[in-house]
Amino acid sequence: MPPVVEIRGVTKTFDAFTALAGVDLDIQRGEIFALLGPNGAGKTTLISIVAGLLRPSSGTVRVLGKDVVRDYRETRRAIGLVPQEINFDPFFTVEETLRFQAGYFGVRLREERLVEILGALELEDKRHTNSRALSGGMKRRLLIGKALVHDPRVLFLDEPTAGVDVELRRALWSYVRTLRDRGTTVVLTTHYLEEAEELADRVGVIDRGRLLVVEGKDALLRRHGAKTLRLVLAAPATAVPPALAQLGARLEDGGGTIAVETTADAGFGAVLAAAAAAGVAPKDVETRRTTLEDVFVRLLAGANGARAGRGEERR
Ligand SMILES: Nc1ncnc2c1ncn2[C@@H]1O[C@H](COP(=O)(O)OP(=O)(O)OP(=O)(O)O)[C@@H](O)[C@H]1O
Repeated sequence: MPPVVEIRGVTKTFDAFTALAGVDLDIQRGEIFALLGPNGAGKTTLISIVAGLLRPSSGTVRVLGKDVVRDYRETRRAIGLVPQEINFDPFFTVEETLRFQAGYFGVRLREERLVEILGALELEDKRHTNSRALSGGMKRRLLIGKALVHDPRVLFLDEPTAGVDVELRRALWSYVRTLRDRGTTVVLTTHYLEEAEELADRVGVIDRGRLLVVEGKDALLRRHGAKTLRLVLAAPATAVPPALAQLGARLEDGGGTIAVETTADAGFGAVLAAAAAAGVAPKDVETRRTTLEDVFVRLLAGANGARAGRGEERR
């Protein structure tokens, strides 16, 4: 099946500044794709281009086989976009806001669909409330509702749960999965790495307008070591003994901990043996599952290191 979103050689410059430096990416039907990156990496710019809100400086984007610039009306209809910023009229009620949005797409919002959306977003009680009288988290939920009224094939969620409390965040995650299971493709940006880890089928990491990696989440986590072993030292060390360094050990916590990643629990035996042979007597030993956040931090550190090696400055 052809990809739902095909991004080819997309660049975007704002005056002399390059926000996207050549992005190629395919997003498949029915997957949840998490686009991750530090502030200013280019996530919103990329999403805005795919949603037809911004024009690329070069390159092309197709959604369901249609060009987002040439066939704007058709591709816009296929897309639901939850922007970072609140963009509704505060004088309308929740229900009116959703109905007007449906009207904008030429769709009549059926009562059962309205009730489903209000239920999923836990806004049933607020149906007749003016949107200016909603809390910040409720406003974000209404934004998600607005993006869903026309039943889009592709849903873009730019920081969907910023400011949403933990309990409701979990409820929203479950609704996003339901949408995916019904065949909706979901592209999400988030600064909560836990959110991406929980939801994503595939992950793309973008930094300074370039994709550093695009990979299945499970494969990415496996490749970066499933577990970390941490030897908590009685007194801080200044260097890792060579035998441990060979196994990939590094110092953390200002020298107070030696940390080693391994892909299998069996790998820890060699680490403990090397530690004992080198006279390292930890006061505690911890193991921790490697998280997407660990991988993200490492990838960005690697990219920064490579740039520093080439003598480039941080922007
Ligand atoms: N209209 C604009 N004019 C000039 N520069 C812009 C414009 N829009 C975005 N940029 C710049 O492009 C870069 C990418 O911005 P973008 O909003 O895509 O980042 P982001 O990855 O979504 O960041 P965040 O995580 O902070 O939301 C930033 O340096 C930003 O300042």
